[in-house]
Amino acid sequence: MEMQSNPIVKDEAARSGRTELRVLVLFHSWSGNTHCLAEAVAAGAALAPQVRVELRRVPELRDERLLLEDLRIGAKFAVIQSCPLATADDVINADVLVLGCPTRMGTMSAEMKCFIDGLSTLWRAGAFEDKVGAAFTTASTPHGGQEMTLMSLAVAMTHLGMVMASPGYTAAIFEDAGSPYGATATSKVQGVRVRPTEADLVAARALGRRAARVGQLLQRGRDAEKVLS
Ligand SMILES: Cc1cc2nc3c(=O)[nH]c(=O)nc-3n(C[C@H](O)[C@H](O)[C@H](O)COP(=O)(O)O)c2cc1C
Repeated sequence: MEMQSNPIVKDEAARSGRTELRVLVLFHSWSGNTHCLAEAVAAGAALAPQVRVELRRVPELRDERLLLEDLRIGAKFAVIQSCPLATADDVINADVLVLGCPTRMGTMSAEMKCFIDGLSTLWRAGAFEDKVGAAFTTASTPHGGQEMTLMSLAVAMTHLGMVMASPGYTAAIFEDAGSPYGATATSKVQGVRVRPTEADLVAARALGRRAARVGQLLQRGRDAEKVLS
Protein backbone atom coordinates (compact mmCIF):
# COMPACT_ATOMS: atom_id res chain seq x y z
CA MET A 1 0.00 0.00 0.00
CA GLU A 2 1.66 3.21 -1.21
CA MET A 3 0.17 6.42 0.07
CA GLN A 4 -0.46 8.91 -2.72
CA SER A 5 -0.03 12.55 -1.78
CA ASN A 6 2.01 15.66 -2.33
CA PRO A 7 3.63 15.59 1.08
CA ILE A 8 6.02 18.52 1.02
CA VAL A 9 3.36 21.02 -0.02
CA LYS A 10 0.78 19.62 2.39
CA ASP A 11 3.22 19.20 5.24
CA GLU A 12 4.49 22.76 5.01
CA ALA A 13 1.00 24.20 4.70
CA ALA A 14 -0.44 22.07 7.47
CA ARG A 15 2.33 22.45 10.04
CA SER A 16 3.67 25.98 9.66
CA GLY A 17 2.36 28.70 11.94
CA ARG A 18 0.21 26.28 13.93
CA THR A 19 0.19 26.60 17.70
CA GLU A 20 -1.46 23.27 18.58
CA LEU A 21 0.63 20.12 18.56
CA ARG A 22 -0.88 17.14 16.73
CA VAL A 23 -0.29 13.71 18.19
CA LEU A 24 -1.27 10.63 16.21
CA VAL A 25 -1.48 7.38 18.19
CA LEU A 26 -1.44 4.72 15.51
CA PHE A 27 -2.01 1.11 16.53
CA HIS A 28 -2.73 -2.41 15.40
CA SER A 29 -4.70 -4.78 17.63
CA TRP A 30 -6.93 -7.84 17.33
CA SER A 31 -7.90 -8.79 20.86
CA GLY A 32 -7.73 -5.34 22.41
CA ASN A 33 -4.64 -5.35 24.62
CA THR A 34 -2.64 -3.04 22.40
CA HIS A 35 -5.78 -0.96 21.89
CA CYS A 36 -5.96 -0.51 25.71
CA LEU A 37 -2.39 0.80 25.74
CA ALA A 38 -3.13 3.02 22.72
CA GLU A 39 -6.01 4.66 24.59
CA ALA A 40 -3.78 5.22 27.62
CA VAL A 41 -0.99 6.72 25.46
CA ALA A 42 -3.57 9.06 23.88
CA ALA A 43 -4.91 10.05 27.31
CA GLY A 44 -1.38 10.82 28.52
CA ALA A 45 -0.60 12.93 25.45
CA ALA A 46 -3.86 14.84 25.89
CA LEU A 47 -2.66 16.08 29.30
CA ALA A 48 -0.23 18.46 27.59
CA PRO A 49 -1.60 21.95 26.81
CA GLN A 50 -2.57 22.87 23.24
CA VAL A 51 -2.46 19.33 21.99
CA ARG A 52 -4.82 17.61 19.57
CA VAL A 53 -4.67 13.84 19.89
CA GLU A 54 -6.02 11.37 17.35
CA LEU A 55 -6.32 7.61 17.74
CA ARG A 56 -6.20 5.64 14.49
CA ARG A 57 -5.66 2.02 13.49
CA VAL A 58 -3.67 0.54 10.62
CA PRO A 59 -5.54 -1.50 7.97
CA GLU A 60 -5.89 -5.24 8.43
CA LEU A 61 -4.24 -7.64 6.00
CA ARG A 62 -6.99 -10.21 6.59
CA ASP A 63 -10.63 -9.88 5.71
CA GLU A 64 -12.10 -8.11 8.76
CA ARG A 65 -15.23 -10.29 8.52
CA LEU A 66 -13.08 -13.31 9.39
CA LEU A 67 -11.70 -11.54 12.45
CA LEU A 68 -15.24 -10.67 13.58
CA GLU A 69 -16.30 -14.30 13.17
CA ASP A 70 -13.37 -15.58 15.24
CA LEU A 71 -14.84 -16.62 18.61
CA ARG A 72 -11.68 -15.65 20.55
CA ILE A 73 -11.35 -12.12 19.24
CA GLY A 74 -14.55 -11.20 17.37
CA ALA A 75 -16.24 -9.14 20.12
CA LYS A 76 -12.99 -7.36 20.97
CA PHE A 77 -12.20 -6.66 17.35
CA ALA A 78 -15.68 -5.18 16.85
CA VAL A 79 -14.76 -2.47 19.39
CA ILE A 80 -11.43 -1.84 17.67
CA GLN A 81 -13.17 -1.65 14.30
CA SER A 82 -15.06 1.45 15.43
CA CYS A 83 -11.74 3.33 15.51
CA PRO A 84 -11.08 5.02 12.12
CA LEU A 85 -8.35 3.78 9.81
CA ALA A 86 -5.38 6.12 9.44
CA THR A 87 -5.25 8.23 6.29
CA ALA A 88 -2.22 9.78 4.59
CA ASP A 89 -3.33 13.18 5.88
CA ASP A 90 -3.46 11.89 9.48
CA VAL A 91 0.18 10.88 9.15
CA ILE A 92 1.32 13.99 7.27
CA ASN A 93 -0.33 16.39 9.69
CA ALA A 94 1.02 14.72 12.84
CA ASP A 95 3.89 16.34 14.73
CA VAL A 96 4.17 13.28 16.98
CA LEU A 97 3.56 9.69 15.91
CA VAL A 98 3.26 7.02 18.59
CA LEU A 99 3.16 3.53 17.04
CA GLY A 100 1.95 0.41 18.80
CA CYS A 101 1.21 -3.18 17.78
CA PRO A 102 1.21 -6.71 19.16
CA THR A 103 4.45 -8.65 19.27
CA ARG A 104 4.24 -11.31 16.58
CA MET A 105 7.00 -13.90 16.31
CA GLY A 106 9.21 -11.62 18.35
CA THR A 107 8.77 -8.49 16.28
CA MET A 108 6.16 -5.97 15.06
CA SER A 109 2.97 -7.29 13.48
CA ALA A 110 2.90 -7.68 9.69
CA GLU A 111 0.02 -5.20 9.53
CA MET A 112 2.09 -2.46 11.16
CA LYS A 113 5.11 -3.32 9.00
CA CYS A 114 2.98 -3.20 5.87
CA PHE A 115 1.62 0.21 6.88
CA ILE A 116 5.12 1.56 7.52
CA ASP A 117 6.42 0.18 4.22
CA GLY A 118 3.54 1.98 2.50
CA LEU A 119 4.89 5.29 3.78
CA SER A 120 7.87 5.20 1.43
CA THR A 121 6.55 7.88 -0.96
CA LEU A 122 6.06 10.28 1.94
CA TRP A 123 9.42 9.26 3.38
CA ARG A 124 11.29 9.99 0.15
CA ALA A 125 9.70 13.44 0.14
CA GLY A 126 11.02 14.09 3.65
CA ALA A 127 7.62 14.18 5.31
CA PHE A 128 8.83 12.53 8.53
CA GLU A 129 11.91 14.62 9.24
CA ASP A 130 11.70 16.10 12.74
CA LYS A 131 8.46 14.37 13.64
CA VAL A 132 8.70 12.86 17.11
CA GLY A 133 8.25 9.09 17.52
CA ALA A 134 7.57 6.68 20.37
CA ALA A 135 6.47 3.04 20.59
CA PHE A 136 4.39 0.54 22.57
CA THR A 137 3.56 -3.15 22.34
CA THR A 138 1.89 -6.10 24.06
CA ALA A 139 2.88 -9.77 24.02
CA SER A 140 1.43 -12.84 25.67
CA THR A 141 4.55 -13.78 27.63
CA PRO A 142 6.83 -11.57 29.76
CA HIS A 143 9.90 -12.19 27.61
CA GLY A 144 8.07 -12.88 24.35
CA GLY A 145 9.83 -10.15 22.40
CA GLN A 146 8.45 -6.85 23.72
CA GLU A 147 11.82 -5.13 23.60
CA MET A 148 12.52 -6.51 20.11
CA THR A 149 9.20 -5.14 18.90
CA LEU A 150 9.83 -1.73 20.44
CA MET A 151 13.26 -1.67 18.84
CA SER A 152 11.85 -2.74 15.44
CA LEU A 153 9.39 0.16 15.61
CA ALA A 154 12.21 2.49 16.67
CA VAL A 155 14.40 1.28 13.79
CA ALA A 156 11.62 2.03 11.28
CA MET A 157 10.96 5.48 12.76
CA THR A 158 14.70 6.21 12.74
CA HIS A 159 14.81 5.31 9.02
CA LEU A 160 11.99 7.75 8.44
CA GLY A 161 14.14 10.51 9.97
CA MET A 162 12.08 10.91 13.11
CA VAL A 163 13.35 12.00 16.53
CA MET A 164 12.69 9.24 19.07
CA ALA A 165 11.23 10.19 22.44
CA SER A 166 12.41 7.29 24.56
CA PRO A 167 10.80 7.04 27.99
CA GLY A 168 14.07 5.97 29.62
CA TYR A 169 13.38 6.35 33.33
CA THR A 170 11.88 9.81 32.97
CA ALA A 171 8.91 8.80 35.14
CA ALA A 172 9.10 6.67 38.29
CA ILE A 173 6.60 4.18 36.82
CA PHE A 174 9.23 2.91 34.36
CA GLU A 175 11.00 1.26 37.31
CA ASP A 176 7.95 -1.02 37.66
CA ALA A 177 6.21 -1.20 34.28
CA GLY A 178 6.83 -0.62 30.60
CA SER A 179 10.46 -0.33 29.57
CA PRO A 180 13.01 2.38 28.82
CA TYR A 181 12.22 1.77 25.12
CA GLY A 182 8.46 2.19 25.26
CA ALA A 183 5.25 1.08 26.94
CA THR A 184 4.48 -2.64 27.22
CA ALA A 185 1.99 -5.11 28.68
CA THR A 186 1.84 -8.88 29.02
CA SER A 187 -1.49 -10.35 28.03
CA LYS A 188 -1.27 -13.80 29.65
CA VAL A 189 -0.43 -14.67 33.23
CA GLN A 190 -0.13 -18.36 34.15
CA GLY A 191 -2.04 -19.25 31.01
CA VAL A 192 -4.93 -16.88 31.73
CA ARG A 193 -5.64 -13.95 29.42
CA VAL A 194 -5.44 -10.62 31.25
CA ARG A 195 -5.75 -6.97 30.30
CA PRO A 196 -2.90 -4.45 30.86
CA THR A 197 -2.44 -3.74 34.56
CA GLU A 198 -2.99 -0.31 36.09
CA ALA A 199 0.82 0.08 36.23
CA ASP A 200 1.05 -0.74 32.50
CA LEU A 201 -1.57 1.93 31.80
CA VAL A 202 0.21 4.49 33.98
CA ALA A 203 3.43 3.79 32.03
CA ALA A 204 1.55 4.12 28.72
CA ARG A 205 0.10 7.47 29.84
CA ALA A 206 3.61 8.59 30.85
CA LEU A 207 4.87 7.63 27.39
CA GLY A 208 2.14 9.68 25.72
CA ARG A 209 2.87 12.65 27.95
CA ARG A 210 6.60 12.44 27.25
CA ALA A 211 6.17 12.15 23.48
CA ALA A 212 3.90 15.21 23.50
CA ARG A 213 6.38 17.14 25.65
CA VAL A 214 9.31 16.36 23.34
CA GLY A 215 7.08 17.35 20.41
CA GLN A 216 6.33 20.69 22.04
CA LEU A 217 9.99 21.38 22.79
CA LEU A 218 10.81 20.75 19.14
CA GLN A 219 7.90 22.88 18.00
CA ARG A 220 9.04 25.79 20.18
CA GLY A 221 12.56 25.40 18.77
CA ARG A 222 11.18 25.57 15.20
CA ASP A 223 9.12 28.64 16.09
CA ALA A 224 12.17 30.35 17.64
CA GLU A 225 14.24 29.50 14.57
CA LYS A 226 11.63 31.20 12.36
CA VAL A 227 11.73 34.36 14.48
CA LEU A 228 15.52 34.46 14.40
CA SER A 229 15.88 33.85 10.65
C1 LIG B 1 0.70 -14.82 14.89
C2 LIG B 1 0.95 -14.44 16.33
C3 LIG B 1 2.24 -14.39 16.79
C4 LIG B 1 2.51 -14.06 18.12
N1 LIG B 1 3.80 -14.01 18.54
C5 LIG B 1 4.07 -13.73 19.83
C6 LIG B 1 5.41 -13.67 20.30
O1 LIG B 1 6.37 -13.79 19.56
N2 LIG B 1 5.61 -13.46 21.62
C7 LIG B 1 4.57 -13.33 22.51
O2 LIG B 1 4.82 -13.19 23.71
N3 LIG B 1 3.29 -13.31 22.09
C8 LIG B 1 3.02 -13.51 20.77
N4 LIG B 1 1.73 -13.48 20.32
C9 LIG B 1 0.66 -13.06 21.25
C10 LIG B 1 0.31 -11.57 21.11
O3 LIG B 1 1.46 -10.77 21.04
C11 LIG B 1 -0.50 -11.11 22.31
O4 LIG B 1 -1.63 -11.91 22.49
C12 LIG B 1 -0.87 -9.64 22.18
O5 LIG B 1 -1.17 -9.11 23.46
C13 LIG B 1 -2.07 -9.45 21.26
O6 LIG B 1 -2.36 -8.08 21.16
P1 LIG B 1 -3.82 -7.54 20.88
O7 LIG B 1 -4.70 -7.99 22.04
O8 LIG B 1 -3.66 -6.07 20.83
O9 LIG B 1 -4.28 -8.14 19.59
C14 LIG B 1 1.44 -13.79 19.00
C15 LIG B 1 0.12 -13.82 18.52
C16 LIG B 1 -0.12 -14.14 17.20
C17 LIG B 1 -1.54 -14.18 16.70
